[in-house]
Amino acid sequence: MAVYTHVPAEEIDAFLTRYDAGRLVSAKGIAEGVENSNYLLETTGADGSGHRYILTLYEKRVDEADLPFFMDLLDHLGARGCLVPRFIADREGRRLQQLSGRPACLIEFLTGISVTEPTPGQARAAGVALGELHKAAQGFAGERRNALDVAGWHALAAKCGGDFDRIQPGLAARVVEELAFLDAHWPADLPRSVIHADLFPDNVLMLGEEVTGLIDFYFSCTDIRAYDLAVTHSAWCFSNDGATWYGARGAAIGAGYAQAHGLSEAERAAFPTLCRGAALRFLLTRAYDWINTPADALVTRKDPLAYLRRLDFYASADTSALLGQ
Ligand SMILES: Nc1ncnc2c1ncn2[C@@H]1O[C@H](COP(=O)(O)OP(=O)(O)O)[C@@H](O)[C@H]1O
Ligand SMILES: N[C@@H](CCOP(=O)(O)O)C(=O)O
Repeated sequence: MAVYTHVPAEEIDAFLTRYDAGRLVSAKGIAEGVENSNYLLETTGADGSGHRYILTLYEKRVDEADLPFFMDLLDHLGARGCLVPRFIADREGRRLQQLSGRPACLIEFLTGISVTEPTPGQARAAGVALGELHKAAQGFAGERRNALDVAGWHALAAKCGGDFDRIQPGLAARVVEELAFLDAHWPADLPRSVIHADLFPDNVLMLGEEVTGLIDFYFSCTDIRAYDLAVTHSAWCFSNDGATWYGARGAAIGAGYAQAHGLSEAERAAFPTLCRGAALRFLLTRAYDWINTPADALVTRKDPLAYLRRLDFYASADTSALLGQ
């Protein structure tokens, strides 16, 4: 469960008076997510016909100074037809507020559900949506360094240090070995752009095989564009525990992305390495959280070993196995 900051309903109701959003009807903490506190709000709506919003209080890894980047990016993408939520401005034009001592925003609610066992058709739709996002991101002037790039992985691995082996004996050595491989092979000259960097199934809202929303841009940054496809691939093409690989989903994501955006020969050639990087990145953040979150905390810790299994798979796969043809 991810509600780190509990906000009394009266406080949310008072907060809403800054907006043309009506009065609070109900506020429910959202269990999904691990980074921020999210509430689903129902209000009477400005015209009395009822409205839903997401209220997000920023915790943990989101730096308040980065919020204008995320807001401008979503404005840019939304204006180009991407189904992304808008940050709502209050009557004085402010989108960033303080609530219960945290930075907070009122955000447009998008319909749809997150799939847990994607069909190839849903995986293809996710690939198309990612390709369209990358096309729409062209011309976006904002830039944000990826704190979780190769240098960031080294820093995170150093913080976990000997604790890796408490998760699984031998994990520390495996991480060192993988970092050395990625240092030596990480591509230097592939096209870069703004990327989502966390397009897991829980960040894609769908109705059937249609994408209705892309959410959770709080890791978005400037990095290798095809790395975003690798992150998406690692999240969509395996069983949750990483033990089973679904080739049809991989081929579908690759085909959808190639149709919507295109993938060059150089990007294809580097794809297995990019996937190894993606797998290590999530292994490291999950391992860090595993080590530093008490086992009885309200938030559900995500299993780092599910990404070690993906890493092992990617270390012995080639592009045609990963993306089909
Ligand atoms: N704009 C939105 N529209 C509808 N649901 C949303 C929206 N934003 C977040 N949610 C819901 O809240 C959950 C957690 O949001 P998310 O941004 O992934 O949180 P976190 O940043 O903590 O990981 C999502 O899985 C989704 O159910
Ligand atoms: N997708 C990451 C964790 C970030 O979670 P999100 O709730 O912000 O999508 C993982 O699965 O490790």
